[in-house]
Amino acid sequence: MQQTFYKYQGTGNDFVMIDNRQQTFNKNNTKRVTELCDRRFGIGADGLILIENHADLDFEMIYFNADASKSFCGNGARCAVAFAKQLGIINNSTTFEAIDGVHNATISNGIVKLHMGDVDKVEKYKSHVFLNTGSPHHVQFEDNIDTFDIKSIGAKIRYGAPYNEAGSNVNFVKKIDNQTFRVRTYERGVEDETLSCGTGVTGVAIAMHATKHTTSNLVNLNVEGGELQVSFDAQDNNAYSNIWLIGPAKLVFKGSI
Ligand SMILES: N[C@@H](CCC[C@H](N)C(=O)O)C(=O)O
Repeated sequence: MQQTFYKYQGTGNDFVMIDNRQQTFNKNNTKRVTELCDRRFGIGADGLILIENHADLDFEMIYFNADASKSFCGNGARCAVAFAKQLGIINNSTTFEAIDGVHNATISNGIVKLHMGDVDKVEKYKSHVFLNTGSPHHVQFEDNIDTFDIKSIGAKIRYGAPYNEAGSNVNFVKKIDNQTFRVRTYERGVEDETLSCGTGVTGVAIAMHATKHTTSNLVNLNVEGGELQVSFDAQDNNAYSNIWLIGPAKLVFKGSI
């Protein structure tokens, strides 16, 4: 049977999107997920997203990495909001469910503002910070960020102790000014650098604030695929709430396979 799909991107993090409200896609078929995400033999994407009906909320987002593993995806969620608007499921604001819980979002002129889950723990080490923003993130400074071999060093950290097989996403950061950071991310589940990672830049913004590299609670993040913003409220106990990820989400093309 032919499957209609849409290709979306959020600052270059790209996704195959499927309207699965009629259950036309078998979500247990992980082989199909990896085939569709394959850049040579399939459509090609960093991940695949299903939009499904939800009993109480506007929709449910089901996210798979390109290797069919599951986690929360910030850029994918922003694209899911744009896709739900295109499908006529929502207007300019929404409440939906994802693997990490319920999210609110607004969309205006192609810019999606997504409410992220609270971060209640920021682990600070000598060389890096670790935190979970819906997905696990290792954050470390890298001065030679433009020439650095993100894929091989990222993979070593992702597969090494203490993360091991379960892994972590790995973000390399260079400070531009008090409110602006350049970020490159190695993504678990894609097992390569992606052009942007929404949960990653959220983690970077909070890590930079927690380690006093920024005093601002609105941070600009320059990634390979464009620009994102993260705002948040810092609590007294190193916890963060009212976290918003802001940036563009665009339809690239529609097809059937
Ligand atoms: N690209 C995503 C993160 C997707 C999940 C991640 N690869 C993981 O497995 O933890 C984003 O925009 O947040």
